[in-house]
Amino acid sequence: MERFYWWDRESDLEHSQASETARESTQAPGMSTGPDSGLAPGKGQAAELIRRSKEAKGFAYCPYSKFRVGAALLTSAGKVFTGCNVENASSNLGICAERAAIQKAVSEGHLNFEAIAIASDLKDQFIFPCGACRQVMREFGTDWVVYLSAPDGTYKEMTVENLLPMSFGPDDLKKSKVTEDN
Ligand SMILES: O=c1ccn([C@H]2C[C@H](O)[C@@H](CO)O2)c(=O)[nH]1
Ligand SMILES: [Zn+2]
Repeated sequence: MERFYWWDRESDLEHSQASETARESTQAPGMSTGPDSGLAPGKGQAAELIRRSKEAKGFAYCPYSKFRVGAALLTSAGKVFTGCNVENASSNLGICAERAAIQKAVSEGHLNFEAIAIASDLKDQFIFPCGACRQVMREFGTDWVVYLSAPDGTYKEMTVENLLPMSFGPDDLKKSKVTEDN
């Protein structure tokens, strides 16, 4: 049976970081990277990401909860991936909008993120990500932005660190243990 270890994955990570940096350095502020890209980090980022998250909310598949959520994730390369919640008749198989967006991005080789915007229909309230999504965000760093939006376009800006302080992450797996043989 083929096995994958942490150090295999780490080399993938370094590779991807290097390629994202390379693409970023050739990109002027505000310039998009291709037909599917939205925006580069910088001015107007929050408003545009929130707009994209609301658009994605329109695709929410949520016949059970009737609770629509959309997310728009900005990579360090300036590309935007959107996601919506996708529920299932076998209820615990549903996935949140935030994780849908992250999984789309990772599946296309993007591991470095600047920000994610989240939108819902909650009246006069910001939408907060669930615990599972916070942990999945944290896998890709603690120092990036989460825009929690309300339907009227107002938003609260937080970081992954704010939302999940004192977290467990990839580096913890590399720390020394009392037993080294397992
Ligand atoms: O931040 C959130 C909170 C909830 N949901 C989804 C999960 C489920 O489909 C529905 C109700 O919990 O909303 C998200 O996608 N993101
Ligand atoms: Zn979630």
